[in-house]
Amino acid sequence: MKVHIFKTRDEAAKYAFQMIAKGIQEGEIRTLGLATGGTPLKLYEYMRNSNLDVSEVVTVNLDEYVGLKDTDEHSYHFYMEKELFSHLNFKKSYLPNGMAEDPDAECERYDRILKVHPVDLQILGIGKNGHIGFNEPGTSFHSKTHIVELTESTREANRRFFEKEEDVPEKAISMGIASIMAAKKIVLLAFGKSKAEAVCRMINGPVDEACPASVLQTHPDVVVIADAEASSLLGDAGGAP
Ligand SMILES: N[C@@H]1[C@@H](O)[C@H](O)[C@@H](COP(=O)(O)O)O[C@@H]1O
Repeated sequence: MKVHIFKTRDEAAKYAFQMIAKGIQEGEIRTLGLATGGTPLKLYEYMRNSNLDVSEVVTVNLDEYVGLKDTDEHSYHFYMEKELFSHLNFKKSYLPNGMAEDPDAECERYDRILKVHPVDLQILGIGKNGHIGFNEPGTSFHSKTHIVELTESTREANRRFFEKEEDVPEKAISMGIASIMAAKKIVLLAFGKSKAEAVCRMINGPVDEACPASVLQTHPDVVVIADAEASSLLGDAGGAP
C-alpha cells in the first residue's frame, strides 16, 4: 500500500486526477471504477473541467441504493449524471439497477458486466466504519455483487443528502469485496477528521472482515490519497509523493 498525504483535499484530488488522466491518456485505463459520496466530488470537478478524451473508457460504479429511480436526485445514477456523465463522453457507463424487479438477477447481471469489463483502476472512498462500496463490517472478503442491509451508522452518515431520516434507503446493491479486489489498481481517497480512525484501521489494523477496507493490505497495487486530517492517526506511514 502506498500512502500519499496532502495538506488539503484540493491538492489530493488534483494528484488523483493527474494519475487517472495519465492512465487514460496512455491507454492503461480502459475500464474505470467509480465511487460516489462526498469524497470524489473534487476529483470529478477536475475531470469534468479537463479536456480528457474518455471516448474509449467504460465506467462501472460500485453501488446504488435499492428503490430509488434513476431520476431521483438521491440516486447514484443521478449523482453520476450530474457530476460526470453529462460532461464527459465515456464510451459506456454501468451502475447497478436499484429498481430491478429481481435483485438477485440484477446482482448476477452486474457480475457479468464486471467480467466483460475488468476494472483497470477503481476509485474508492471509505466509510467511517471502514466500509468500501457499501460493504459493511462483517461482509465476506469473497463477496461478489450483492444486496446489502445498510447499517445505522452508514444511514446516519448519508442522512445529510436526504430531507428526512426515513427517506434514507435501507438497502443497496454493491459490488462485493472480491469484485473490488479484482481491480488491477485501486486508488482510495480519504478526507477529513471523521475518516482518521477508519484510515488507521485500514492501514495499521489486522486484516479482518470487521474492517472491510483492511483487505486492501493484501492487494498488490493500492494507493491511498489522504489529506492531513484523515491521516492524522497514522504516525509516519506516508508522505507527499
Ligand atoms: N457507498 C458510499 C461509499 O462508496 C463511500 O465511499 C462512503 C463514504 O462516503 P463520503 O465520501 O460521503 O464520506 O460511503 C457511502 O456510503
